[in-house]
Amino acid sequence: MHGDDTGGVTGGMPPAAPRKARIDRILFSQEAIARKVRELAERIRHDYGTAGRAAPGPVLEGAAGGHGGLPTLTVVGILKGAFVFTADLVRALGEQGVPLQVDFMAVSSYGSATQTSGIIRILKDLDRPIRGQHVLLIEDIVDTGLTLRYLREHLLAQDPASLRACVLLDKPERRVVDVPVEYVGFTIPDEFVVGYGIDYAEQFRYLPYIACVRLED
Ligand SMILES: O=P(O)(O)OC[C@H]1O[C@H](OP(=O)(O)OP(=O)(O)O)[C@H](O)[C@@H]1O
Ligand code: HPA
Ligand SMILES: [Mg+2]
Repeated sequence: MHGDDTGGVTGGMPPAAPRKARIDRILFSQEAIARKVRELAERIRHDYGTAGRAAPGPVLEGAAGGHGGLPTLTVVGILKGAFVFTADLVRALGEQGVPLQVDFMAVSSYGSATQTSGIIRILKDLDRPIRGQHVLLIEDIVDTGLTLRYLREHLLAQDPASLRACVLLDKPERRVVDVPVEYVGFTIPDEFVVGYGIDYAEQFRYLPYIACVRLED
């Protein structure tokens, strides 16, 4: 379960110091994550490779610069949480022969809390237009769904040829808005997780595994 800390993001109060946190238990090892990343890359390669021939799938007409029957994907990694996942997934896609280019957005809504502020701030937008491109959005986690819904709307408004989301972790018990997720790595219980790019109050992003944290009083 999530704690009730707000990390000082409510009202006009100055930010409170984050609570002390420690690793409780490992959910997914480095090896399990690596296997999942390869599996996701294979599924993505398969789906985009067959999409021109078999429905349903993204519409590939007008694919920007594709080769070998595959469209060029514009992979949009969402910073900061998805920086490690994006780095691993693009290399796995490259090994599968998927042509791609990479861009990033940075958004934030949690600050130092374990509850979303509900206000999604774009800290960095795309560097290049995505109109007419096949966009694959990469997220570390979908929790309430607010961030992913916001991002989907933001990207769809720019008229891409197709848009799909690939999310490493899905926490369905916490969802407050319905949002499509085409590729999910692991479904997880209602626990606050860290590691593999994911933080609590900017801590633990460097861990090679994914773990639950316990907040101390
Ligand atoms: O489904 P939601 O409830 O919206 O939560 C998911 C989002 O929250 C985290 O980002 P955060 O705002 O903590 O920023 P960060 O990626 O920089 O850590 C995470 O990386 C997702 O982007
Ligand atoms: O479980 C989580 N851990 C870290 N950041 C998050 N943002 C949404 N859910 C989480
Ligand atoms: Mg965070």
